Amino acid sequence: MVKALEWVALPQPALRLLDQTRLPTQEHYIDVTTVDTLVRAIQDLAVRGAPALGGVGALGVVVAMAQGEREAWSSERLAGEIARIRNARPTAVNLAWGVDQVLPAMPRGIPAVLDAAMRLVAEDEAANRELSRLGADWIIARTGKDLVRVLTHCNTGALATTAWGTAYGIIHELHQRQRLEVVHADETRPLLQGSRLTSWELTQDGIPHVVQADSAACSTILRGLVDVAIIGADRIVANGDTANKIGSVALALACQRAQIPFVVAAPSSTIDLATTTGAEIVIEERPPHEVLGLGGLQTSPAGARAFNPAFDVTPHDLIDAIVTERGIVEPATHPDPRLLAEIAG
Ligand SMILES: CSC[C@@H](O)[C@@H](O)C(=O)COP(=O)(O)O
Repeated sequence: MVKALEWVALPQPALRLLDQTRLPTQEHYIDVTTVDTLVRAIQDLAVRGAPALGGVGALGVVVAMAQGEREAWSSERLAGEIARIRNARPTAVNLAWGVDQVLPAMPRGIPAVLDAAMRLVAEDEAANRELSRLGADWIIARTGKDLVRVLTHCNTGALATTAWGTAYGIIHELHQRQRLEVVHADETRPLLQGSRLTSWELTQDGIPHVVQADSAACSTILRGLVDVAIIGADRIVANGDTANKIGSVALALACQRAQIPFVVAAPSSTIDLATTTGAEIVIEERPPHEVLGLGGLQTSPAGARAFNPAFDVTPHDLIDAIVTERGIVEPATHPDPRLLAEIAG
């Protein structure tokens, strides 16, 4: 299975990232040894996807500590550099969560922080595999289909996590159980995480799929061409409102109209109980050129302005199931925030 991130000891201790901006045409790796390189990699989406950002946040603290040791930083400088990593992207809660998880180990030095970060990475894979089993069981029971046709958005596979995937993990699990017919993968404008990354992973895993324009997705749902939509999440707040890649809420509305389930899959690390409702989630706005052009070519007229929110918020009453490794809540039918709090622990 492809690895979006790993800690390598040689040729020098580094956080090795698979540069997702170059996929699927090139498999190029970036060995990160400085905070500047890491922040740039996060902001350019060389590494992306909420659970992967959790791993990067945790291992990023090791990168900062090692650089601080080499360059004799003061403790204030080190804290400031760790804060830059923590705040490199605002919407996925996992980035800040990953940093915060390993901070208590800092007084024990780099080996202890590395150890805590590696544990977090291993736990993310285990969580993804468990939520995939639970999600596949739920979807098979709810749809009653022998062979399920799935629509998905953005990329939620091994590339977006530390391993296996979330929404993609459920798709993979259905495929392994021989209960999957086909996947409709949204291309996911403007950065094409669906057509570049999800289609690449589906191809590698031998999973039957078609790539469709984002603007085809609602019609695909209303025409009855899929049985379920499954997406990942960047932040699930206390009432169940969920931020995910721009375009997600349109799918939820179409699923409600078509009366098919809309499923959110995420490890419990994506739950943010400190935020009450989706209205409080900070939505990242990305640079205009991503919308005004394609593949490096400007497609809009000179002087055109852009609106480029990277995420949207799906209200909880449109979500049939939030699937985590600790269990499933059904906000559309049981909108009780205590259920999510129980899962978050
Ligand atoms: C398992 S990944 C879940 C989400 O992080 C994913 O759907 C998504 O929106 C990723 O956005 P990205 O901007 O590519 O980081």
